[in-house]
Amino acid sequence: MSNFPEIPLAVLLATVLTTHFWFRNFEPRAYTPVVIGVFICPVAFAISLLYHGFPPLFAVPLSYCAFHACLLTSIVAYRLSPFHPLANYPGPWIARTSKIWTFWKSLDGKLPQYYQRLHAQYGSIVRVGPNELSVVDKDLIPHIIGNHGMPKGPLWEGRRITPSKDKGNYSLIGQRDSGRHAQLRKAWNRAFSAEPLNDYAELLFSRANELALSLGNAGRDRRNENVNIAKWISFFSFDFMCDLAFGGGSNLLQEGDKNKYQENMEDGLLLPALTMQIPWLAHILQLFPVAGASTRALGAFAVQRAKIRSSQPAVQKDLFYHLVNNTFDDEEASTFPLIVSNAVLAIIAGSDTTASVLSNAVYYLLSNPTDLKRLQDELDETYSAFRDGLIPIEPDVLAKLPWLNAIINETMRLQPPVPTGLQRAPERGTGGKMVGTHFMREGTAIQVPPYVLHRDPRYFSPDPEKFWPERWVKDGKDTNIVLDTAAFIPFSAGPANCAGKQLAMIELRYVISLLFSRFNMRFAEGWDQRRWEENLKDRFVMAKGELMVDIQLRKSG
Ligand code: HEM
Repeated sequence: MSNFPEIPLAVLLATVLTTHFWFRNFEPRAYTPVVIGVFICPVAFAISLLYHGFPPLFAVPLSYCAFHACLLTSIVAYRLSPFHPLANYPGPWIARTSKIWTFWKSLDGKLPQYYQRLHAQYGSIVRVGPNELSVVDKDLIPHIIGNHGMPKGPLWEGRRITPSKDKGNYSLIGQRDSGRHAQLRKAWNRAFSAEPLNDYAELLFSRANELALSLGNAGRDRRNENVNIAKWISFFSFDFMCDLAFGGGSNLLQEGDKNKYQENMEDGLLLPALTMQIPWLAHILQLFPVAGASTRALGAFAVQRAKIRSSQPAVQKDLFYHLVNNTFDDEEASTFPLIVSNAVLAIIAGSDTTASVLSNAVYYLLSNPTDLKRLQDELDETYSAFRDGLIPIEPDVLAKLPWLNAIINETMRLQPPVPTGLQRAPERGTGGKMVGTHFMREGTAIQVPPYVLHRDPRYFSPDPEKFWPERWVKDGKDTNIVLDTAAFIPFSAGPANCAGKQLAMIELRYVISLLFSRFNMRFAEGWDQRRWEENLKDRFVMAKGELMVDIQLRKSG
């Protein structure tokens, strides 16, 4: 064996390059290529070694080790090389090698802050993965997520941990085919038009008032002087979304989370938030029933509720009623899985997002007492007759209150509930797409992180990092203030923007008005308020910690 035989080396090189060519620019997404790549390709090298007289105990391990070492080197070298299509975009070299890097960086939930640092260092377009760019340029937004944009990106495949019987065919939010997405979206748009919104407002009125009563009781209970208001808000938003989706079925505000529904939903956030960075990992996890146990538990609850709901006539016109009556224009579709899938979507998409804005608004208002006083003055002026009662639900009146809306906008500017997850990719089979002057070939993913965009001094100044609602009321009246609403995208934009935006705005305005017209709050004594922002974690939507407040009914004026 003075000379290592040339033929086995040639076989090794050929199999490595062929495998790499196959995987080129793509993280593998299905089982077959992984099995072939990992287990079958090295066999050719092993056979050629055996043929040249190498003993099996040497040839087999060597072929596997050599094959994988060479394949890895080849992939990394290509991704770092000037021949890669994204070679000219700046970014940390390690992120170019594999998405394992952003997987790692997202473990602590502080990916938005990491992306912000990257953009500060590298500019508006940063390569954050071998085949992924992060963009914070408002002129490119319409070409990425807007009306001239692209369908959803590969992260949605990575978020599906539990194998879905319908192969995700009914899921609106994870639908990557733009034609199918548009078809599903029609029913959602009709289910959130003016008339259904009035029906939902009635559901909101009774749940929000239950929240106010629960907080009043908790505040009066001297044994329990301080209240974790974030928990109560999460209970409320979960109950309300169940009312919306199934006409009821959850009573966390009265009974607490004894069945762990809300806890399961929170726990279920972590895994998909990690696997969405590496979609092929989700494919592997789908093989293990224990993975995604929390998500399955929520799914089981949804199926049970949908069964009950579909066997009963509608007491109130909920989302279920409107979706069934609008149908999905799909004769093939069977109603039941479609309803389950969309009801779960409403609960997941609608409860954590609004809870996060509501809790953040409470946090920012308690941190800025002058802004809080101004809000209470505005509310007192509008609802003097209801000073310590339950204010009526009048969406049109609340939509016109400048300070209330400034508070909500400023909260969502600093803490968008979906801080980094807006990802798109060129439609499959098209070869690629022009994004402004940039050609994005198929296989490239592009994301627009609202957290970074909303804190960009080119679009929001002065003090883009500061909670300063004034910027929204002075906009247009003071030339020193930059406020570019084209860069304000808490609800995303374009054909796949938030389907529940109108309802969310009605909910945010009403609940904030109700809470602050009825209660005086301050941070609980001795509670370190810095903990709130520290505990906010990007899990696609925001995961939250405790928000401890001392809460008292306001005295009649
Ligand atoms: C403050 C509250 C909310 C915020 C900030 C918010 C934000 C978002 C964002 C950023 C997206 C992602 C769109 C994309 O991928 O580009 C989204 C999607 C979605 N949201 Fe919301 N959301 C909120 C509340 C709600 C509510 C209350 C509902 C319904 C009950 C809802 C239903 C949906 C649905 C169905 C989608 C998928 C839309 C599609 O793919 O076409 N959201 N939301």
